[in-house]
Formats: sequence, structure tokens, C-alpha cells
Amino acid sequence: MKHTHAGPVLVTGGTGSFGSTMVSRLLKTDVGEIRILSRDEAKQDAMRRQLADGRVKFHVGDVRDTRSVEDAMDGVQHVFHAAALKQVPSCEFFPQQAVLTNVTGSDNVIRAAERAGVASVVCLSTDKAVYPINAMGISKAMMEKVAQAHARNRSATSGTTVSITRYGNVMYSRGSVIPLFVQQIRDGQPLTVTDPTMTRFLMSLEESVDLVQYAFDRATPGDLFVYKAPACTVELLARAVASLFGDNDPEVRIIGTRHGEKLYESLLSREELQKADDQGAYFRVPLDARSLEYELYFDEGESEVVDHDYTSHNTVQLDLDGVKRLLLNLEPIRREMRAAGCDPESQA
Ligand SMILES: O=c1ccn([C@@H]2O[C@H](COP(=O)(O)OP(=O)(O)O[C@H]3O[C@H](CO)[C@@H](O)[C@H](O)[C@H]3O)[C@@H](O)[C@H]2O)c(=O)[nH]1
Repeated sequence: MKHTHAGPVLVTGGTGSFGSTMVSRLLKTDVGEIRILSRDEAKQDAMRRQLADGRVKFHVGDVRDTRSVEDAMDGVQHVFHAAALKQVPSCEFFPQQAVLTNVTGSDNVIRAAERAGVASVVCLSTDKAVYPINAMGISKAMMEKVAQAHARNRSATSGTTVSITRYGNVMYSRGSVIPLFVQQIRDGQPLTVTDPTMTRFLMSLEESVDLVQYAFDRATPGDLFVYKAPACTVELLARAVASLFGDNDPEVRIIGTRHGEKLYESLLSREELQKADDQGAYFRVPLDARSLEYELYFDEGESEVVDHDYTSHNTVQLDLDGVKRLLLNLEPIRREMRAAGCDPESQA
């Protein structure tokens, strides 16, 4: 990392897939202390034993609970805010819970960070927050607004830089479709595909940590960062997984779209793409820092009109071999392949 972490670093949701990868990455730096704020003491205990590193301190608490956030924030220099309710179906059935964790909880984290004199807070968001249609995405969109409002209203007086990263599906994350396909292959079941034409961005956990680090190193208040990820259809994804396990003609069962699902995801809205700074592998979208007094501004118009958003339908589309190559980079897939008697090296 470019910045050194002189003071403690706080990772909210630090026992999750992203959080634990981030913590491993931080432990390779000169970081003196990493605090993890999360709810699940069992996951904390497992991680404590696995890491066996005195620099990691575990705080049982909840971003909804201001006092637990304040206690964990004391003396912290940087915050990576990954705590969230992120399952689309559960947020759909319990949207008020998504509001409490994703909106109010994020507000608690940002306010406590400012009060504690924290230098930077990077908030993790999702593609589902763009033109949101489900409760998870709507609550994350509100989290982004809370972060941007902080940057707009407070950055003149506050020493805390709040920024946002957005990413799409993380391959092989807990409860996601790739481990499900692997399980179905292992059980000799047909592969369940919701809509064969549905597309999703494909990103590894490491790339999501790279994105957050990129934002951390560069953010000015209210910036939003996106990684340019490739995409594919879910049918192609199912076929690529099957092919790695030696089945080039798998049985596919169409099960239909689930609650709150979109045909494709967007990482940037048209309006954001219009303002985005193309930084090669990443887009940076600066904050619209105008105040409410619009009459103070004159409309310069838009020099180049962008008529599309940045979606999993129009980003780079991978073919079967391209998806297989990405999958072969994932250690859990390689492990499963070896367990099934398939040699990952022969496919590489
Ligand atoms: O049996 C299944 C289950 C899912 N899918 C499809 O596979 C894709 C990926 O599904 P899944 O892995 O469940 O991810 P999403 O529902 O897109 O959401 C994931 O990605 C989000 C980020 O975009 C995270 O916030 C969520 O927690 C995470 O579950 C989608 O197009 C699904 O329709 C199938 O085809 N068959």
C-alpha cells in the first residue's frame, strides 16, 4: 500500500469474504493494529485462531449500535467499511433490516469516524446500487448518498475523507452461484440457470481488494471508484464450470428469475459515466459538489453526450475459454477439481 498505517486500521465486517482478504493483505504491510468490528463471535474466534497474529484485535459489535462503533473507532486512522447485509433475497423479505445495517449503520460509521478524527473511510458498495430495483441495492444506494452528503456538507471542516467503491459479483463468494454449480456437478444434478441470457460482471476477491486499495490511495472526498470488470451470461458460466469438471454438454435446467433480480447489472449509470474519469483499469466519478443554491451555477451543458450506462451487457464479454481461464485462477475451484480427479494444470 502507498499509505503507511501509522495508527490502527478498522475493518467493519472484517470476518466476511472481503474483510478477511483485506485483513490478510494489510497484515503484509507495516500496519501496527487492525481492528475488526463484526457481530459473529464464532467467526471471529475461527479467524483469531487461523491468523494467530497479535496485531489483529476483535471487537464484537454491530454498526447499528453507535456505542460499539465508537468504541472500535477510538484512535483509528483508516476505516474500510465492509459490514453490510448483502443477500438480495433476505433484504427483499426484510428491507427494514437492510435500512438499519446498510443505511443507518453506515451513517454511524461515518459520523463516528469524523468524531474520532479518522483520516479516511472507504465504503464498499455494489453494482446493485445503480438504478436499484431490490431492497439490497436501494439500501446501498442510500449508503452512497449518505457518504456523498457527508463529503459535500462536511469536507470543508472535517479532516475525514469518505469515498465509495462499487463492484459486482465476486466469484466463488459464500452462497453465490459458482459454488452452487460445483455442488450440483458433484451431486450429478442438472445445473440450475435462472435466465440463460442474464449477464453478470466477474471479479475475484483479490480484484475487489485491489479496487478498495486503489480508492484508498487516491480518494478525495466523495469520490466513487469502479473497476472495469469483464462479464458473461450465466449459461456460459454454468457451461464453463461444467467443462472444467470434464462435462462439455451439461444438463441445464432453467428455473426463472428470482426475487429482485435484473437481467444485467450496471456499475455506472449514464449520468455517472458522463462525468467519469477513465483511469485505465478503473473509473473515478468525482462528487457533484454543488450546493443547494443552484442559481449560483450556470449550466455549461455536456460537451460529449453519453447515451448508455456501463453494464454487464456492454462491458467486455468473455467466451467459454475466457471464463474458464478466470475460474482456473480461483484456488477453491482448483481444489474441487483435484478432488473430482480433474487436473487443473491440463486445462491451463
Ligand atoms: O441457481 C442459480 C442461482 C443463480 N443464478 C444466476 O447467477 C447469477 C449470479 O447469482 P448469485 O451468485 O446468487 O449473485 P447475485 O444474486 O447476482 O448477487 C451476488 O452479487 C452481489 C454483488 O453484485 C452481492 O451483493 C450478493 O451478495 C451476491 O449474492 C445471477 O444472474 C443469477 O440469476 C443461476 O443462474 N442459477
